[in-house]
Amino acid sequence: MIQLKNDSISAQDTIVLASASPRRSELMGLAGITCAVVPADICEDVLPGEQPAEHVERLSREKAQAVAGKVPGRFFVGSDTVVVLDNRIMGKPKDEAEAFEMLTSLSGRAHEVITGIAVHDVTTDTCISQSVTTEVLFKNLSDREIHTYIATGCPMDKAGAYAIQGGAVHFIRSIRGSYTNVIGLPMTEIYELLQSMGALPDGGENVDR
Ligand SMILES: Cc1cn([C@H]2C[C@H](O)[C@@H](COP(=O)(O)OP(=O)(O)OP(=O)(O)O)O2)c(=O)[nH]c1=O
Repeated sequence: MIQLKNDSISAQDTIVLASASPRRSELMGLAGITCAVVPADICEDVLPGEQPAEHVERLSREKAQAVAGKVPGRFFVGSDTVVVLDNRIMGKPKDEAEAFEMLTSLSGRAHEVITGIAVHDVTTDTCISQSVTTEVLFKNLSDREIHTYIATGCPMDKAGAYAIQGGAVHFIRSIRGSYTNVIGLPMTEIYELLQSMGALPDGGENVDR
């Protein structure tokens, strides 16, 4: 569980996070970004021939736009996370058997976690999106470890059937890239995107040290 700090940054105009993910709203709170939270209900199927980065960017835009204009607010944030192994896109497992199959295939191997982020500004009717990739290396997992983890119920609402911030923390040998990207929202990139669109105050000149 991520502890929220109470040092929120005031947004210039209201930000709405179009998400049902408790992790995403916790990360926004951790970064001090005040936002309303409204889930977006969209179809998350992969289109024929769609590449993983294209897929998560499209879904993040669709999530932002599904909520935009329906509730008060100016900047609507959407996001989508998938796990990619050998060009196979893994979303959330549909049942325990699929969770077992996903975790078995991730065992002992490196994979990518790709998150799409989009911000839709209803005032200017512009939507900017991007994707961020993190490489994750799993240790070898025994069948028993996988069954024990699945029995916790934790894998079922997570892409690739695991949570780096939860019971799978000891499965991870190394990561390269953004940690918050794996949990569902790359915070450096979302913060910069919101700043570039005028949704958050500019931080001033960056200093090379
Ligand atoms: C790989 C990984 C994924 N996840 C989560 C992030 C996302 O919540 C989820 C992927 O599903 P998503 O469809 O991206 O998100 P969601 O359905 O939970 O929420 P919403 O669409 O309403 O925003 O997997 C973790 O929490 N930890 C991890 O280590």
